[in-house]
Amino acid sequence: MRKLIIGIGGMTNGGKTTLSKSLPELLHNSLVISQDNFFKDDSMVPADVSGFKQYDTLDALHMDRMMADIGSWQEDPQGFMMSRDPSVKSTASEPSNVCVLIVEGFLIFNHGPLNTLFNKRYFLQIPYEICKERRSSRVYVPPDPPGYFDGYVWPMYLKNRKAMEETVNDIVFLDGTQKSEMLLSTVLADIQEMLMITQR
Ligand SMILES: Nc1ncnc2c1ncn2[C@@H]1O[C@H](COP(=O)(O)OP(=O)(O)O)[C@@H](O)[C@H]1O
Ligand SMILES: O=C(O)c1ccc[n+]([C@@H]2O[C@H](COP(=O)([O-])O)[C@@H](O)[C@H]2O)c1
Repeated sequence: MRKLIIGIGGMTNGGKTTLSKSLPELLHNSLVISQDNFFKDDSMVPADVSGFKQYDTLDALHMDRMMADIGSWQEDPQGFMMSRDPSVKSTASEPSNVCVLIVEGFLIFNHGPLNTLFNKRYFLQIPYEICKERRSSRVYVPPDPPGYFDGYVWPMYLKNRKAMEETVNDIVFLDGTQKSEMLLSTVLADIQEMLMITQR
C-alpha cells in the first residue's frame, strides 16, 4: 500500500480546517488528522507573566499522541481509516491504490519528527486584520480573554513562523483570503498529480 502524507499548516483561522475537511470528500482512501484535537487540558497549560494561557506552543499539545495516531495510520492505513469511520469501504484489493493522510494544524511544521513525514507542505496565510477579525468570531474552549490576540496569539504566530522558516524550506504558501473553492481546486489538482506519479 503506497502512502502520501500532506501537511496543511497555517496561521490561526487561516482556513486549514475548512480546506482539509473538503479533501476526503474528493479523494479516495483519505483521512484528516487535526492538531487541534490534541490540545492538553486547560489545567495542564500554564500562563505567561501577563496571565495569558500559553496555548500557542507545542508544549500545549499532546504531540506524542498525535504522532502515535499517525504511526498507526502508517502501519495500516485502511484499518486506521475504518477504525475512525466504519462507513469507509476497504479498497485494499484494488491494484496500485494510494492512501492519503491529511495532517492539519497551526504548528505541524514546527515539530521536527512530524515535519519529516510530509510529502508536501502547504501553509495558509492571511493578513493581520483578517486574522484578528476571523479569530474574534471564533469561540475556543476556553474563550480568548480580552487582549489575547494582540498580547499573545499574534506575537506567538510571528515567533513560531520565524522558527518554521529557519528549519523548513519547501513550503507552498497559499493565500487564505482566496475563495475556499479556489484553494480546494488548487490543492486537489496538486495532490491528484502527486497520486498519478506515485501510482506509476
Ligand atoms: N477561504 C476562506 N474565505 C473566507 N473565510 C474563510 C475561508 N476559509 C475559512 N474561512 C473562515 O475562517 C474561519 C476559520 O476557518 P478555519 O478553517 O476553522 O481556520 P483554521 O482551521 O485555520 O483555524 C471560519 O469562520 C471559516 O468559515
Ligand atoms: O482547542 C483548544 O483546546 C484551544 C484552547 C485554547 C486556545 N486554542 C487556540 O487554538 C489555536 C490553534 O487552532 P486554529 O484552529 O485557530 O489554528 C491557537 O492559536 C490557540 O490559541 C485552542
